[in-house]
Amino acid sequence: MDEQREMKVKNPWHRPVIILIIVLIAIGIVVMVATAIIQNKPLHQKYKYGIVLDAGSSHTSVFIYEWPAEKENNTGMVRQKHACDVKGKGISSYSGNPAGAGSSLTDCMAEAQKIIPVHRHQETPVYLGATAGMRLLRMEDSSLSDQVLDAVERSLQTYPFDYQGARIITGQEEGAFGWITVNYLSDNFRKASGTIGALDLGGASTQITFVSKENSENPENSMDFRLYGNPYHLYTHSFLCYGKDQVLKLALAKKLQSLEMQEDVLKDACFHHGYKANKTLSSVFNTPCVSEKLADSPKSFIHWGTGDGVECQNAVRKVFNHSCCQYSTCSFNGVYQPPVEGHFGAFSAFYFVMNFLNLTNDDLETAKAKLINYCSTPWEEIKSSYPSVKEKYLAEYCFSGTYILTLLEDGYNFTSTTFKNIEFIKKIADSDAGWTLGYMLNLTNMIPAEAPDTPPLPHGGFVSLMLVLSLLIFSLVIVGYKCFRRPVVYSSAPKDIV
Ligand SMILES: O=c1[nH]cnc2c1ncn2[C@@H]1O[C@H](COP(=O)(O)OP(=O)(O)O)[C@@H](O)[C@H]1O
Ligand SMILES: [Ca+2]
Repeated sequence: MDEQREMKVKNPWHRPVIILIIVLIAIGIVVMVATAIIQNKPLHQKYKYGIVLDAGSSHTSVFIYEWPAEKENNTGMVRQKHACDVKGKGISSYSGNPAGAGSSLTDCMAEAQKIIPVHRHQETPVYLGATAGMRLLRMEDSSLSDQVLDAVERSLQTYPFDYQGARIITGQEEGAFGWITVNYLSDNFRKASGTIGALDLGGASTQITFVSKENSENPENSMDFRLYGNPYHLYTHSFLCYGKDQVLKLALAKKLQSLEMQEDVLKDACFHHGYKANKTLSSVFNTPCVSEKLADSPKSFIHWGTGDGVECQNAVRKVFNHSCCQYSTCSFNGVYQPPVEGHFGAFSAFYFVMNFLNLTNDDLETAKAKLINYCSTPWEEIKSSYPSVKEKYLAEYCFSGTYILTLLEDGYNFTSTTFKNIEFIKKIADSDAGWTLGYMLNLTNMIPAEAPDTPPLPHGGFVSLMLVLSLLIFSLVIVGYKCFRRPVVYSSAPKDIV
């Protein structure tokens, strides 16, 4: 035993060498993870911009959109950076002074110049789309509508942006691009959950658009899109003259033509009791939406509110013609419409009115009952309850609310059950719901027909995987080192054997 001297022999690897190797491995791992993170980190965002002017019948709004420069084709990347309301009325009201339509845009366009970085000005596209107000002006006098468009074009060309044109968009485009906007903002094109329909109410027209399983019975109401690899078969219709301002004229004209007018006083159940205003006949008949003019009538009349919600509903129903339908199903005025399907987003004046009346969360029956109650509130009480609300809007909310509920139920055939599928919305993720975003996405080719190739792992997943793997390798190295380092006991061989 004494000869067999136990001797601890150090691990054949020299200790400092092992430490050096471990340090190098650790440095390697850190460098690997850091490189992966830096390489995959979104670059310092550079934004691009686009401007769309919504030249509506009642007013013009200028929308500025922005998106990360390197992610143009990714869905959900474009957002509204700014919206500016042009002072004054819509461009169609400048038919007597077309130049005024051009100069009305200056304040908002100056704002756009300040908001968009100067080095992006030249490449920023500007589009102007005019809707139903200009469609009506074109019907009345196309040279006047051309003059107004020329004037806004001259004005927009004076800015350092990339002017792309001013035109009257079709009702189909207005409906379809509104549908694209709400579904793009809700990120529905990537989800399996499907899309939502779009309901847009303006002053001079209203649009309904939704994906329908039915085979379209009228090609004018159908639009097909392929977006992010999926086909969409849309039903869409725009009712010219069925925006809330034109429908009010239509309803007043019907009353004026009937026997309800006595001694220049027009009693109107859709206006509050105590409401009394002197109006000219031309303010009602100055539109191509009202076909039959009044003969032998006074130049003005007293518009006298009686505030009866039920009677108002009956009067509003008369603006829908249900007698002629040459298809299997119609909405109204002989227009083909398959049954409504799925959820809907209702925006623009649908939202303004329903939100003011506090009806956005009610079922159809409750909304109707609350509206009847609202309509019966005396005008003086209404005025004192809402001193800051524009008097024109305030006077018309009873009519507008009644029109909206009647349009949805009697016009589009929503039932108490399907009415629950309508959400009244102003914005989605900070961007306004409306046709403008969809219009720009389409014209800048930012909605690809096929889904863009995406890396198999998202950025976060990739970095996490790298970290986990690195930690695993590191632990294995430590474990391995510990195993090697365990002292090995050698017995010194007896000398005689050697
Ligand atoms: O705060 C509000 N309360 C009620 N109605 C509003 C409010 N803001 C805008 N509106 C209405 O929304 C409608 C917008 O229509 P727009 O001018 O877009 O016409 P269009 O789409 O038929 O061309 C107009 O009837 C306007 O009076
Ligand atoms: Ca509009």
